[in-house]
Amino acid sequence: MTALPYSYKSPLLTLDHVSMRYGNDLVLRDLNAQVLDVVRPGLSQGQVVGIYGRSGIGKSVLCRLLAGLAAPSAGAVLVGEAQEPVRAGMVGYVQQRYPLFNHYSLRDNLLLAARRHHEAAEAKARVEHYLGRFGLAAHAGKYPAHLSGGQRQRAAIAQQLLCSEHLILLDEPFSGLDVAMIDEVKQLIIEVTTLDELNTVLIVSHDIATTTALADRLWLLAPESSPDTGQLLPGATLSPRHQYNLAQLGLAWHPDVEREPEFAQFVAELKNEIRES
Ligand SMILES: Nc1ncnc2c1ncn2[C@@H]1O[C@H](COP(=O)(O)OP(=O)(O)OP(=O)(O)O)[C@@H](O)[C@H]1O
Repeated sequence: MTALPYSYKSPLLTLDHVSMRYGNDLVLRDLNAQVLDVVRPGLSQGQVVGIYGRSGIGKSVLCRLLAGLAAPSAGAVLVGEAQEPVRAGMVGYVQQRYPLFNHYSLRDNLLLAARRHHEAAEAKARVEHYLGRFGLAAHAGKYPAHLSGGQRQRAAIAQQLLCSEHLILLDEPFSGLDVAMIDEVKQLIIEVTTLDELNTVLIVSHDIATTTALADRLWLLAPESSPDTGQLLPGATLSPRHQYNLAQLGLAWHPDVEREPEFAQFVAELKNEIRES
């Protein structure tokens, strides 16, 4: 286990006293967390945050807030170097249902996304760059229905990177993929975080080992007990003890971290924590 040197710069994403309520049902309670721009000596490295929690705890609700698709009942989600309140379109959201248009070719899908931020010539150049970078150039003329699951996943990530502001949210990116495709998507996520424009990737997943191996920070959504009464408080939150800094723990950015005994032990403890939450 080696803790690699790093330091933090400005915040890229802030959850500032975020709560979400539907009628009388408090789903998320007072979430406070931050993703900071990390600086590693001689290296460019984006952030990867793994978001975990039991089924039904509020991960999808949190995703909608992070993506600006719903407004929190209280508090604010702030994004980017300017730390402005998130609006729809600022954070790319790759859902399990891929948002590609079936009647457009892959290239045209990507062009449509890139045109939201760029002039025609610049959009075209960016699309060609991403097609090459993501190994999709040979499939650019195909319609989404004619792509494999892994190719569609790569295309959806490229699409969201082209139209968002360096922050993307991946909802269960490994589900339904075979082992080779999981490796492919893992590699892609590493590439995305080391692209020239340094992206932050948030991954919501039940695949704890795969996601933890990629992440440098983890958030576990869970209920919390009142320090006064010991009774469970309504709604799920991100308590400080459920925000893990893997860089500090010496488990971030190791190429083969899954083979390290400390990693296996950490994942086992984390799974227990999730089970008991
Ligand atoms: N629009 C809504 N109106 C009322 N309740 C909602 C709404 N959206 C979500 N909820 C409730 O919020 C809670 C959290 O749901 P959510 O879908 O975020 O869970 P999850 O953690 O993503 O679960 P899973 O891992 O099973 O996908 C559930 O009790 C759900 O019924």
